Order: sequence, then structure tokens, then C-alpha cells
Amino acid sequence: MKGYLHLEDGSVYAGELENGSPEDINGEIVFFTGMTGYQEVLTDPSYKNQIVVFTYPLIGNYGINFSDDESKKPQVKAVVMYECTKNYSHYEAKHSIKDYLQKWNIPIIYHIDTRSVVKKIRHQGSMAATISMSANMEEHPCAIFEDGVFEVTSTSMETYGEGNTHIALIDFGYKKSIVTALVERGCKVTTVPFKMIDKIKDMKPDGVLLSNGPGDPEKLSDYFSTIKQIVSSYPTLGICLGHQLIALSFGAKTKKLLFGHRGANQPVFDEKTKKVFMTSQNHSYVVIGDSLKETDLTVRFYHINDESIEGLTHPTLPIVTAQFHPEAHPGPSDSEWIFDEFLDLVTTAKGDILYV
Ligand SMILES: NC(=O)CC[C@H](N)C(=O)O
Repeated sequence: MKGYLHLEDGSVYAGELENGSPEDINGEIVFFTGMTGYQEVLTDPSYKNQIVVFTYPLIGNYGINFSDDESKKPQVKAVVMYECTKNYSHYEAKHSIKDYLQKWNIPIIYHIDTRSVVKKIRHQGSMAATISMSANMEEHPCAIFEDGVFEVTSTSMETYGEGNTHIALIDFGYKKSIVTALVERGCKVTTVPFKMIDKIKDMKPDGVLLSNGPGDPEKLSDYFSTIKQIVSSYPTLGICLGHQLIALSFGAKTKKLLFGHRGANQPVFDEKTKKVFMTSQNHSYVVIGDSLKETDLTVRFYHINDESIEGLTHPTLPIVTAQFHPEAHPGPSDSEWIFDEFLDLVTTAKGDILYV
């Protein structure tokens, strides 16, 4: 069926629409540049309420399997592609991307000139978009939903792994690969819905990890003081939204980038080792450098392309944060060592009664 992608700037693109509905589908349009990794992107809760444009022109060629999901279902609002193939070939594949998205009723619009759409987003910024069955819209799209975190967090705690090191993973919409990275390193992981953050003290974990998650970190301002208390009490790793929340809880500020960093080849510089490594990323917001002056936090990592802040440390507390995704999936696992560094902090601190 014919369908239309409307952008906030008034542009309209005609394409083939599948799983469309008579009601318009609204969301923030963002683009992902990786050549592979579509299953992980579709299921990453940080993409909640976003319409994702895949810039690689052929999507679906290795199908959908049972192991690459980052959460229990696709989280994106809709998908924009050039070619979306039903034919796939991979020894682990179980479904085509089309059947998978149809099962979950996620709209796909394809045969869209994705290069043109991405040029607009790069110049004007991530913007509101609507997928509609109609070529004409009375008003330009304007709906961007920034509080998806309240939709994707779990409602009860769950435990994974049996190791001796107990990590509380504060759930803002965590990716499965974060749990896997910790369990593979001998941890027992308890996921804690962020609304239950107060329960962490009773759990007496060895360390705390603040997960990734969707939307504007400022939407969680009610939790900043508790977050500061928790991260000042246990060895801490913050990933993406988790990193932003740690910065905000110490008094820093965040802002939205023009079009964010999403893809598998984002270069990051480490001030400690003076090395550059490739990272997997998916974020719109960044910590504002000048706002760190009022805090004790210092910059550990920054992005090579735009010099934005990519991670922080604290001079006395065992805290490390990453705006990028050390758990990868999709993308390079070059920065997985962040988990080892975090667990070294945890081991060093074990038995230490400095922490309340
Ligand atoms: N992957 C994430 O955790 C994303 C963080 C935040 N929602 C942002 O877009 O900046």
C-alpha cells in the first residue's frame, strides 16, 4: 500500500507502507548508520517512541534470529528504509524482518530516498515526523515524546547469574547485552526498576550500574538526589542515559545535539590512556562541558568528531561513566574493557566500609 512520510519541515516522501494504520503514527525521526545490527536497534529500549531511518540501503538480508534481541520486543515507533527484503539467508535466522515487524504491528515505510531524509535531519536536526496513509496533512507533525523511560522500565526486580559479585542494575530500559557482559564476568545481576531505587540500600550490592534508556534525562529530575546518594555510596558505572543522570545528579547540565550519534563507528578519545577506540552509540543528549565546573566530575572520554563529552570520572569516588555503549550490540566491542575497569573498582572497594 502507498504511504507517506511527513517531516516537521513540511517535506513529504511517498513510499510503500506495511503495518500502517488509519491513524497517523507520530514520533521523533532519527537515523542509524550501521550496515548491520538492525535487530538490536529495533529492540533497544532507548529508541522508544522514535522513528528510525536505516541509512544502509538493504535491510533484512540476514533475517531475525532468537539471540540478538536487546529486549523482549521491538521498541521503535516505526522504521524507514530504502529496501526491506523478505528474502533472508543466515544459519540462525528464524523470520524475515517484515514478518517480525508485522507480528508486533510496527509500521515500515520503504522505497524512501533515505539519503535525502538524512540530509534534512543532519541540517535541521532530529525532528518530529508522521507516517500517514494520506499525502496531505493539515498541520506539520510536531509530536516528540521524551518520557519513554516511564514506559520501558520493568515493574519488578529480576536476578541473572550466580557469581560472587553482586551488581544492582538500575533499569531505565536496559539492554540485555549489559546483563550478559556482567554475567560473563562472574557477576550476579539484580535489575532494579528505577522507581524502586530506594531498595538498593537493603540489597547491599557490591556495585551499581545505571542503564541506558530513552528520552530526555531531565524528565527524571525527581530522582537526582537519590541517584547522587546511591552513586556516592557504591562503585558505579553509568552507561548512556545512566552517564547523563550521574552528571545531572552532581549538578551538571545536558543539552540536545542537533542530530545525535547513532551508529557503530563513533570514535572516542580516552584522556587516561591517550588512545582512540571505536564505539557503538545511540544518543541525542550530551553533558555540557562548562556545567561540569560546578561539580567534582572530570572528563575522561570525548568524541573525536565534535569533541562532545563521552564519559566522566570522579577524583575520589569509584565512578566511571560512558556516553557510548561498551556492551556494543550492535557495533564494535572495542570498549568492553570498561566493564573490566568497573569490576576492578568493585573488587578494590569490596569490604570497604567507607560506603554507607
Ligand atoms: N542510549 C541511551 O541511553 C540514550 C540516552 C538518551 N535518551 C539520549 O538520547 O541521549
